[in-house]
Amino acid sequence: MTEGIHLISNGKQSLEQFVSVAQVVSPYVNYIHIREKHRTDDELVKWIDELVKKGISKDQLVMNERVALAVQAGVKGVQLTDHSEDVSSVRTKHPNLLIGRSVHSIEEAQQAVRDGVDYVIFGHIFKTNSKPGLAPRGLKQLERLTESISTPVIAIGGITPERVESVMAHGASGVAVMSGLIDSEKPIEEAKHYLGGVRHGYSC
Ligand SMILES: Cc1nc(C(=O)O)sc1CCOP(=O)(O)O
Repeated sequence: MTEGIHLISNGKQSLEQFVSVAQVVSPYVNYIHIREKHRTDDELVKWIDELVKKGISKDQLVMNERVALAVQAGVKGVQLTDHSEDVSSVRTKHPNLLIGRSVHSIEEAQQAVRDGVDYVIFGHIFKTNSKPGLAPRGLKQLERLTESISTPVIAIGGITPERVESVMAHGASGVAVMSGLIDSEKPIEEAKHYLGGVRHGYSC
């Protein structure tokens, strides 16, 4: 089940800061992505250990790009990008690993599907501080993508709780969220708000 809410680390917090958010929102989110591109493998092993120590299951953890580390640590999945190993080679080597691919076009998503991906993350849908100066792809593009593949599409980029229902109405199977949860002063309330939107989206 790849649908639902994916929390993504922002690469700027300390381990302690991220753990404090991840710990409180973990009951409300489906996956927690460790997206810490500048950190060493040793640091990332420490991140996984600390999250697990705080009660987060490895089955909830997704490692960005570092496939060998993900497999060695025994986390649930990897999030691949156009800079990482490709989906087909990871799928061949690790048939049971959950594999997501970040995509920015329909063609890229269709290729990922042919390569055996479990889900794609598509963005950025709305304006976001994480992608300054880049035009958002919008809900129409999201809908075109969700109509062109049957693999789950998770929407990313500027997703606030208020936008979840419309994102789901355009065919998304879930949402990936960075600042909406990480920068929130009340992450538990915010996570519940996201969850309400996702659940309502499913029932529509
Ligand atoms: C990590 C990431 N990837 C994107 C993409 O479009 O591929 S947008 C993004 C950042 C999402 O942050 P926020 O939830 O704060 O808008």
